Amino acid sequence: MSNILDTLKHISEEITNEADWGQPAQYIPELAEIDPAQLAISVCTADGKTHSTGQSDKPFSIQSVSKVFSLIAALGRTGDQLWTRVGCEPSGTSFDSIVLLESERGQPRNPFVNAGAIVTTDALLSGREPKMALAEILGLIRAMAEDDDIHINAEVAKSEQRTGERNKALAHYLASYGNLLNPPDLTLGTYFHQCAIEMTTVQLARAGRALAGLDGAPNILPALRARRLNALMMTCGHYDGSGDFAFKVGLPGKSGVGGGLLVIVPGRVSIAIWSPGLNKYGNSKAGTRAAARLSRSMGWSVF
Ligand SMILES: NC(=O)CC[C@H](N)C(=O)O
Repeated sequence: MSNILDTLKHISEEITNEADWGQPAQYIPELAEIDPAQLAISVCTADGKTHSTGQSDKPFSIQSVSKVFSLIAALGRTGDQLWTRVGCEPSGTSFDSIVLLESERGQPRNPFVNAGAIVTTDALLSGREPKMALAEILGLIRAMAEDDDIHINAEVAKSEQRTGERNKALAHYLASYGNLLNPPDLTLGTYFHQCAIEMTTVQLARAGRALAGLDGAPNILPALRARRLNALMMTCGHYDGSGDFAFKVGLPGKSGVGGGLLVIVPGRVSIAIWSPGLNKYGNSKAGTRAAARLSRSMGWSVF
């Protein structure tokens, strides 16, 4: 097996030379102006070490990567009952699509498209103040990363609250089918704040250790739950780009429009990558290439 740090440096150099970064998310004003020419990678290994390249201590907006953590928290609260409100099938549609919701009578295909994540956050909220649910998600992430220095960027949340008409439409449409238990604005406010959590790649890779089932990871996720989450990340974690990611990378992963990626090699390593330019699916463009090269060079795949 090649040396991890040398491989990370080599991939980072190649990607930087290619300078094919894509554009940051344009629909969230706070993210639109970020310089796309950035790449950070962190890998946590089973021996408790973390290897990194690039600006691995720079916090970035985790956006939809937060959906993994809100799902863990919601399942902890409601158990398998959540699956009566949201499915576990890939959607084949973009992350913010509304088309399937009508024919499927308000039941989102999976918890990683926006409609499914809004239902998941609604289940976690369950009549409480949004700040209680947010404290629960943040507390879970901090415990999984074993790092309390993880926070919500209120400006990013406000920026989405101002401009997130599509998500507002999704929430109200879900409510029309009786699949939101709280007022849409409360659920959405919670959802926008959870998406605005910022983490470094070191913190995100550490938070992924329990999903990878690494020795020494905090004992937070039962093995069966981790296995199911990995299955969902593999089949749905990149929306309509999930097949492409599985084909090229061969690993469970979750992306966010902030350019973050969490990639799990079950039993072996947890990987976090950040590069803010996006591909046509809204997933990190350079980050996806980095994940593909890393899994290939290291022989990491679940197949
Ligand atoms: N794909 C994403 O990261 C989407 C998250 C973003 N907050 C949204 O709801 O649109």
